[in-house]
Amino acid sequence: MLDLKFIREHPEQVRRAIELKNAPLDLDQLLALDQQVLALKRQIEQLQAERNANAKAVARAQPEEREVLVEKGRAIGAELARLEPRLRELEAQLKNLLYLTPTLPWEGAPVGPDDSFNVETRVHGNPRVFLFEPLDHVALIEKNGWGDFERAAKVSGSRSYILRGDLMLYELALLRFALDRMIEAGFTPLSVPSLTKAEALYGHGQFPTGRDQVYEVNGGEAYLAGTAEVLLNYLHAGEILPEDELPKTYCALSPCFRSEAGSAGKDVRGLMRVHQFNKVEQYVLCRADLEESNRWFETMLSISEGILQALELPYRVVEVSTGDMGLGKYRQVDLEAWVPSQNRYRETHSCSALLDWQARRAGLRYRDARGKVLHAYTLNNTALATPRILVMLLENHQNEDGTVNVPKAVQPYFGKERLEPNR
Ligand SMILES: Nc1ncnc2c1ncn2[C@@H]1O[C@H](COS(=O)(=O)NC(=O)[C@@H](N)CO)[C@@H](O)[C@H]1O
Repeated sequence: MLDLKFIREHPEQVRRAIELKNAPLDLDQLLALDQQVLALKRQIEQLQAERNANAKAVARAQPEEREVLVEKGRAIGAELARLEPRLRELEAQLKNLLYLTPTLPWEGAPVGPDDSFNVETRVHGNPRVFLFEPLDHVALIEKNGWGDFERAAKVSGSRSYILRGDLMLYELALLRFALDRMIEAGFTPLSVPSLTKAEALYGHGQFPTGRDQVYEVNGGEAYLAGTAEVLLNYLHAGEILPEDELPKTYCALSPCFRSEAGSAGKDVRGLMRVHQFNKVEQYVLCRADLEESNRWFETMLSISEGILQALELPYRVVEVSTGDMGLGKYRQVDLEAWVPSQNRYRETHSCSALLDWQARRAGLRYRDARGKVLHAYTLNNTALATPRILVMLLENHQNEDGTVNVPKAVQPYFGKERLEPNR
């Protein structure tokens, strides 16, 4: 969310951001509400001053005038008792509108309402030319006994999966490989819960607009996070960090849960889009400095590109449009790896910089060298998400006999050069 002071002073910039991101926000309503809150605050402060002055007058009063002053004090108290709940109600309404204020995207973001305006900026590697008819990932899994979609549906419902034998071990090998890449880059590895709180989801930005994507537990007692980013982003909520403790650089492996509401009919077969998946997440909390944020953005993106290169997958880099990146993003770049059976690239990584949009929501602050307290900047990116990446790995690295080669970088983690059929 944006700084109210900034909104008051630069309404035209906020209006531009609302337009670029198609934000569900009426800025005039927010500004009017802000004025109402300010006026009511002044009125309450005025009454509190009168009540204090009146209390002093009562203490000094002659007996015959006391009663009148006491009555006056009671009347002021009654008026305050009426106005203070009203102020809290208006402030809650204002906060709900502030949650919808969008970050102004960087000037290089393609302007457009959806992902059809995303722009391919770089391509790495070339799609393989097969000398035999390749199988898609579901056929490879069924041919080799590497999983069981039917029984997964029986035990878990739609958009679920069971991996068996070599493929199950391959998923674990890939996640550890990705974690090691993050640790080599200096990120602190954490395991974090997936069970989270509404405050963390508001702090992240998933609430209020993306609430329908989140599974609720026990009527809202807890929620299942769609990404470790939600937990990592709330770790330091409410704290004031010393500047010399920044940047915080975390990587976390966690199960991720998504209802995929609105994705009916999309990727319904196999491993591409499931309700529960695993992800190694990259997260940075740094000083409120655009240069530093941009450097972290490039660093996090290059780590993910390094991972895709180590997995020997053809991929492309995509600059995400203003309408597709979401309310909080300053900049978002996705990596998309080649899927032979679909003859197109599909998203595997998503790298985002949000300036202080999340920090203002979650109360992420630090004290700088001069003692000034500032909201931090946050960034996040995918290091590796399974099982989606298995779609690309199985299909791109398959042999004619249905076995699948393991990229050299992962062989030490998997222990073999190839995935073999499950006996
Ligand atoms: N329903 C899903 N099933 C399988 N994989 C998914 C699903 N949703 C997302 N992913 C994977 O998780 C990656 C990151 O998801 S994201 O929503 O784009 N971005 C985030 O979650 C950020 N925290 C960066 O990781 C995606 O690029 C994709 O590879």
